[in-house]
Amino acid sequence: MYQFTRMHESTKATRYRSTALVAVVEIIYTYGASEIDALIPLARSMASFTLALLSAVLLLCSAVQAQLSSSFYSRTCPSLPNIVRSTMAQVVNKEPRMAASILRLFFHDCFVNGCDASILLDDTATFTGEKNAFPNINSARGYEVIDAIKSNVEAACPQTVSCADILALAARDGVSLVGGPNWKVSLGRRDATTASQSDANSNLPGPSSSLSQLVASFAAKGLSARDMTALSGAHTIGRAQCANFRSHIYDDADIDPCFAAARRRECPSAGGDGNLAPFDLRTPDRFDNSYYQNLVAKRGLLHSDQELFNNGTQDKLVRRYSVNGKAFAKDFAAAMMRMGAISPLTGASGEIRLNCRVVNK
Ligand code: HEM
Ligand SMILES: [Ca+2]
Ligand SMILES: [Ca+2]
Repeated sequence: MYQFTRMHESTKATRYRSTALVAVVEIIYTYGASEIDALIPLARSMASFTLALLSAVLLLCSAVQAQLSSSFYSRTCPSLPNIVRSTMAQVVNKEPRMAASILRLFFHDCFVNGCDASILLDDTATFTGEKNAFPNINSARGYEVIDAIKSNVEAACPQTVSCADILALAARDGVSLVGGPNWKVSLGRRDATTASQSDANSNLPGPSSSLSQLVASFAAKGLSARDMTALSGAHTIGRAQCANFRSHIYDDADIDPCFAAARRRECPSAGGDGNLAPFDLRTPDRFDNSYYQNLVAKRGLLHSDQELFNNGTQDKLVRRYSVNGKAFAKDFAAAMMRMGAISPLTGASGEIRLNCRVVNK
């Protein structure tokens, strides 16, 4: 199909070219060589067309240059991957949940105006950032881990590596340190000088989302339903607060009654909003495919989790991931690379923040 379209188009192009040639010959024939002056405007417009074409090609080249690349810091900060990995290894060794918290920080960064470290900016008297938006307040955690990595990176390679890239690397390392897949992290993102609390409130999907709302919120970021289902497998690690799953365990029908009863014991119908439950009871700190096995058993913790397996379009994929950990790992890694490429700032846009919490002076 692709081949056919290309051939068809090139035939069309040849036809257009020969038609133009015939037109020029016809003009000379009809008006004579003395009227060749009439051709000058045509020649001029052809020249300016060629110029425009050339500059378009140049523009395209510079856009390609501004693309992310896994070797972006290989000369300017060769120790970067080791610094991030060793700091994450220490942190996760002490507190395995931190792998989950950093992964979520990266998701909450990328979904709000791209992977630009906007989520890391602190509020000030004159600036409202994303940390106090509903999905993040009293919930997003791990900021001090990014600070620690950043200060280690600054010591080795001053003013070189963006906070956005550090977050992308740390999220990957966290996942792989707790048994998840590994992937190549593309680098070269720069840090935002702004943040948007209202975009954080509107762009991040909430725990009571329906399947169609989940699909739509990922589609708005250029990600497919399949990406959405694979990325949700991140809920194979980490914890959620009672307030976020209360209505699911008390009000929903698509839930295993034993699971609901057990969850209710730690999440009363009133009070205890901040009580934590692991997303995955079986392997709470291991990045495996048991999230999908839970969904098939109607043991999703959030309403939005169970939406992926509730007689809808994602049932088949959930079943596949539940029996095929390799397929999940592969799709998760690929989807993480796509999520990590959401509207990065590159080239001369943004800055390399010196402190991830504040815009440079
Ligand atoms: C599909 C839509 C999603 C919804 C509705 C959602 C919602 C939530 C909620 C409500 C929590 C619990 C927060 C709390 O109680 O403090 C949570 C935690 C978490 N989310 Fe998601 N999430 C989604 C997708 C994702 C994606 C795409 C990722 C990463 C790729 C992710 C990674 C995590 C992790 C790792 C945690 C646990 C964090 C921790 O323990 O600190 N989530 N999510
Ligand atoms: Ca962002
Ligand atoms: Ca697990």
